[in-house]
Amino acid sequence: MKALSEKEIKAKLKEFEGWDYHEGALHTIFEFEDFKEAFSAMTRIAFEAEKLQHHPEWSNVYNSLEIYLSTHDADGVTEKDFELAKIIDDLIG
Ligand SMILES: C[C@H](O)[C@H](O)[C@H]1CNC2=NC(N)=NC(=O)C2=N1
Repeated sequence: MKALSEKEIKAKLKEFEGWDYHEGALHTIFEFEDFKEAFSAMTRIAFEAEKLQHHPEWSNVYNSLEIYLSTHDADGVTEKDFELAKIIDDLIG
């Protein structure tokens, strides 16, 4: 899959609330009630990521979850990253 240009990424990001383009990846931070809610969301995201064979780079501290989406194979952001971002928003939003 082909990496999108920065211009294409910024245009597509207009349809996504709370996501930005940071360090060559789609990036967001979610805050949950507590650790249990954050980890539950991560579990649900993990199953969808596995189905898509596309995986987030993420880190969790207590109730916060920071996510970076990029396509290593393409060395950039692709449609697949936007696909996963949409799935994450639908699961969590
Ligand atoms: C073969 C397998 O599909 C690839 O290694 C996939 C796995 N998951 C992946 N996830 C992400 N985020 N980027 C990739 O380039 C990627 N490659």
